[in-house]
Parts: sequence; structure tokens; C-alpha cells
Amino acid sequence: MPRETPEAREPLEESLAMLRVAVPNKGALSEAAAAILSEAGYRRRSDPKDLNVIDVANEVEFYFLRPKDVAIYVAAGQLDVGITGRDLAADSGAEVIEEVALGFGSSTFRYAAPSDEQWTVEGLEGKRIATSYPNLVRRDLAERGIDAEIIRLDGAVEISIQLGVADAIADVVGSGRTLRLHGLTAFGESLCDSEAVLIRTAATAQPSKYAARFIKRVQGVVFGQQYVMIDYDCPKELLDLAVELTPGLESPTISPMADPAWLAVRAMVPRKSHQQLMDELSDMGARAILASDIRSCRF
Ligand SMILES: Nc1ncnc2c1ncn2[C@@H]1O[C@H](COP(=O)(O)OP(=O)(O)OP(=O)(O)O)[C@@H](O)[C@H]1O
Ligand SMILES: O=P(O)(O)OC[C@H]1O[C@H](OP(=O)(O)OP(=O)(O)O)[C@H](O)[C@@H]1O
Ligand SMILES: [Mg+2]
Repeated sequence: MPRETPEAREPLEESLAMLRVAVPNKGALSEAAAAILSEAGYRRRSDPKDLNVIDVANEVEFYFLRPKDVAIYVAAGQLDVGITGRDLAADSGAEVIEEVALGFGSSTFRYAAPSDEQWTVEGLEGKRIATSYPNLVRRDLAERGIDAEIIRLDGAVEISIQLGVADAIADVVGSGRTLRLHGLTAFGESLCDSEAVLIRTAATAQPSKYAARFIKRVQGVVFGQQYVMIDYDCPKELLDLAVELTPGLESPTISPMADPAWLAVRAMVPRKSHQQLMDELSDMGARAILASDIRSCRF
């Protein structure tokens, strides 16, 4: 099938150079990353095998990579921004700056060992620890002054103890199901509370104008997912309490209503607490309390 090529266009002058963006090509982060970029108005990949998609309209070039490689390309400047996991970026050792926490792909990173054994982190001294994130583990052990052997595996780490390859593991924990399935129990604090993040190189103090615009668009979609818009009718004498309950970002919008005894109030509120807030507004005496989704925003 002929490769989709962007319509013929004049070569872009330097000032219109494409922004180069790294996106996970598959795995735990890829679908949600693609959805956020699509909601932000960027061109979706039509063929999952395509590793390079040009979005001419937005002057952006997408490169689809393994998530563990993204931070390396971005830190080196071959790519301008990228989406990866906080833990993957930390393990890569690449010098990157986290611009936006994307609100998906959340996980912890834990030590774990057979559930019928009592383990402490200090007990790792002299032991063999299997992991796919060797640098993350090496840094943690060094900070604790613990000397242990790190067995680097590419994945499926949980089975390594059963195979006699390791005494304990250090791995990503999402639901915890994989650990339970293999008779393992996590111990010690999380080495990294991770989620998908939008990163840029640490080589420059500020992002370029084009990167800043891309960051704002993605941030706008993420905020839109994390907030809802609340509208309600408020008795005039309760306005101070209303403003306290729904302060908005700078301030709530207050509008007069046909009936001078009432005011219309509008404010953005965090999605996770909006239901109980609506209960409080109702108890307070507000009426016609409406919650609506926000597709995207700019602050
Ligand atoms: N339940 C989960 N399973 C795997 N990764 C998860 C999970 N929850 C969150 N993540 C995050 O997803 C990222 C890992 O994604 P992914 O597993 O696709 O990468 P990978 O391990 O390099 O690829 P692959 O699994 O195909 O080898 C990490 O940032 C990890 O914290
Ligand atoms: O706590 P859970 O929800 O069970 O998820 C965590 C598991 O998922 C990931 O593995 P993945 O599926 O990425 O395979 P991999 O280990 O080969 O990377 C991770 O490495 C853990 O094994
Ligand atoms: Mg994985």
C-alpha cells in the first residue's frame, strides 16, 4: 500500500522547522498517549507499524519509539519533546525535564520477594536483585549504602526468583496482580511513583517557542481531563460561601440573573472532588447545579 505522504509543499524555512516529538510506539503508554495527542488536535497514526508520521498542518513530526528509548533521544536533542514513563526516564539517566504529568500509566516501583519470606530493604545486602530498571535500583542501593548484585533482565522479571536467577526483584507495580500471581510480596517504599510524562531536554533553560506551544496544547487536554466546569444558581446572600466552595482558578465567574435575588456562578473544579462539592452546593441552597466536561483549555 503506497505510503501516505503529506501533500506536496514548499520546503519549510528554518523558522518553520518541524517540531520533533517522540511517542511510545506500543505497550502500556501508547494508546493513552495517542488519545491525548489526537484530542490536542494532532494527526493520528493510521498504521501501527509506521514509526514516523508528519503532521504538516501543525508543523510537527512524530517518531514512534520504545518508551524506554524516548528520554535518550530527547536529552541528546535529536527529538525536541517526548512522552514516556517517569520511571523509564529516571532509569535512562538522560538529562530531561518533566514538563507535564499526563495523568495515566501510574505505577510504583518496588522491591519484592517470596511472600513466605520476611524481607527488609537492608536485607538486600549481598543478595541478587533482578530488574529491568538497573540504574534506578543501582542509585537506590547506593543511596542506602547497600551492596547487592543487580541481575539485568529485559522483562518478565517476576519469574526470575523461581528460576534461581535472583533472590529478590525490583519492578513496576500497577495493580499488584503479577506479584500475587507469582507468590511475591512487595517490601520497602516505592523507589519511583511513576506516570506518563511529557519531557524535554535539560540542555536548554526554556523550551523553544514551538515546543512551548506543543506543551501548552497537551497541558490543556490534561487539565481538561482533571477538571470539570460547574455552573449553578446561587442565592445572592450566599455568594461569599459559594466563592469559598468554588474559588475557580483565578476567581469564579459571577453573572446577574433576571431575578435579582439570584446570581449565576461558573467555576472550574477538580474532577475527583466535584461530586461531593455538588452535594455541598445543594445543601447550601444552590440550584440548577451543572457539571460539564472540558475538552481542552489554555491557562
Ligand atoms: N501495569 C503496568 N504494566 C506495565 N507498565 C506499566 C503499568 N502501569 C504503568 N506502567 C508504566 O508503563 C511504562 C512501561 O511501559 P511498557 O511496559 O510498555 O514499556 P516496556 O516495559 O519498555 O515495554 P514492554 O513491556 O513491551 O517490554 C513504565 O513507565 C511503567 O511505569
Ligand atoms: O502490577 P501489575 O498490574 O500486574 O503490572 C505490573 C507488571 O506489568 C509490567 O510488565 P509488562 O506487562 O510491561 O511486561 P514486561 O515485564 O515484560 O515489561 C511490569 O513489568 C510488571 O510485570
Ligand atoms: Mg513492560
